[in-house]
Amino acid sequence: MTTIIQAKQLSFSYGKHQVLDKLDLTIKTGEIIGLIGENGAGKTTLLNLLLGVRTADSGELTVFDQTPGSALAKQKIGSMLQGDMAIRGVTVTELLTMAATNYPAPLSAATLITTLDLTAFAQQQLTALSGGQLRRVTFALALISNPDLLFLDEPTVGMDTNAQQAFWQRIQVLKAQGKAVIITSHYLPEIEQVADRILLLQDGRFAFQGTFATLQQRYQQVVITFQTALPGSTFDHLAGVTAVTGRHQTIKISSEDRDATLQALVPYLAQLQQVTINRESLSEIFVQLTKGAKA
Ligand SMILES: Nc1ncnc2c1ncn2[C@@H]1O[C@H](COP(=O)(O)OP(=O)(O)OP(=O)(O)O)[C@@H](O)[C@H]1O
Repeated sequence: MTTIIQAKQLSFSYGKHQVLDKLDLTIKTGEIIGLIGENGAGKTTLLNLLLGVRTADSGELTVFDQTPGSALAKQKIGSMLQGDMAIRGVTVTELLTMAATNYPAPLSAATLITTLDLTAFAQQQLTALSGGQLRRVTFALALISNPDLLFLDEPTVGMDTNAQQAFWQRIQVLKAQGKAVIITSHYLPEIEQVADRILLLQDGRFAFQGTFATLQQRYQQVVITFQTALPGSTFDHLAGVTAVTGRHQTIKISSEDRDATLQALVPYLAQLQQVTINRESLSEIFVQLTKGAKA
């Protein structure tokens, strides 16, 4: 795998507000990176530095061994950022055909329209598209240059379930072709599913960089769920328990010591049904990590 992005000690501030603080980052071909963090954590700012839209205050950053924003780097990057498509008064086909002329080895508009299932609205004006359709066209636009690196900022917002599934399948195809993809999303179940590596941005730093499996191992919490007629308060003080939530007789216990909590539940076993034990999801870990930082 070849290194595509290399950042060392990268810092950036808007005036006195420091957003990124000495970040180190390496991204290689074929990697799908999930970039996560709370609102305002600096995800879009980092993408803007990688695109060369903004310049770091200090540190080193290369993208395809180039300064970000160089002509070569631009050719090799496709991006799908947030915000409205600025171009009006053209159809989907016209837009993609025009965009293709900007690049030396683009994909054809017709191929993308077929592959991404845009045929039904390919002859419509952009202004006549729904939000989800427009998002799918934006994805096609990100791919038209046949880029080696993709930045996708909240890509699936507004897409229906079928479009989302097709989108993630396409991402796997791109990965298999050796492309690298950086995705930001607040919908963490999809990041958990697709990302080879997760970067959690918090207070200007990466609070975590690694696989979801590593994050789960490091974060030893488990969730024990069961049905019972007993009140939730019965379980508040059991060994290892960090949180008890429950509704309609379904109780959910978070535990930082699975064995101790299971042992403590033994006296109640006859009154518990449908017991399941799971490691925490990325969403649950995210909430605890970000809450912990503020405590
Ligand atoms: N042009 C700007 N001028 C001043 N401050 C800005 C500017 N753009 C962003 N910020 C601030 O920088 C911080 C990081 O913003 P950024 O948009 O990178 O966050 P984000 O992680 O992408 O957030 P979200 O998840 O809400 O999209 C925020 O506190 C934001 O208010």
